[in-house]
Amino acid sequence: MDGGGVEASTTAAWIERHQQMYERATRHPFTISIRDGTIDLSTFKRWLSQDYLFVREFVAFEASVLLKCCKQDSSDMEIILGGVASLSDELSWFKNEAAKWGIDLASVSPLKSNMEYHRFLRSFTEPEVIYAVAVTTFWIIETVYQDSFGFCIEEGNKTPPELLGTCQRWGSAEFKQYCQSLQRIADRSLANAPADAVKSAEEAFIRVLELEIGFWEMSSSQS
Ligand SMILES: Cc1ncc(CN)c(N)n1
Repeated sequence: MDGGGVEASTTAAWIERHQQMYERATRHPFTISIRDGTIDLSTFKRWLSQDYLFVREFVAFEASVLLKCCKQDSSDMEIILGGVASLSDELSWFKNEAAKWGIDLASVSPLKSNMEYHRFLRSFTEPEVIYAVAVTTFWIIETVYQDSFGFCIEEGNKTPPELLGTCQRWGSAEFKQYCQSLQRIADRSLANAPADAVKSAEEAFIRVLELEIGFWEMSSSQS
């Protein structure tokens, strides 16, 4: 405890408080259609191309979280560094998948919702954004994917076999553990943060949910 009067599990409380929006982000018709096998493959390909561009942008975001972490001499460094290091593999994975699906990544441009998300991510590279806010944002971005794709491989799924690799990437037990580590880091950082930073982190949490919903919508409809 803390400057902001924050309990240990602030992030869990936020998921409960914003449950409806959390559900809209993690049980979106796009991922539900993967799970029930009704996905239109052209929407999947759009998502894949757009997410490749997102992840390229995410590299700079994660690097900025790492930098903030290092500046405050934190023991969280190894977890965050692991996340940064895994992005190299992730970009290779996107390139392989794109080749499998006949997508030319060089000719893809970001759609509106993706660009909006890029702008949001870039705002975190400012030194004024404090670590607790940045790491909490990092946690919820990863968690939306973990929860969404994890559901696609839970019991009863009819996920097409050619999409199982995608779902495993973010839905695996290993990725879940990584998200849980980030959640513990976020909770501990928030517990030591001033009240105004906790408020900013909650606003960023809500904004991520909106942006993630927008990203699924964009993938479904090219908006
Ligand atoms: C839009 C989005 N959100 C989250 C993730 C998981 N890093 C992602 N790849 N793309």
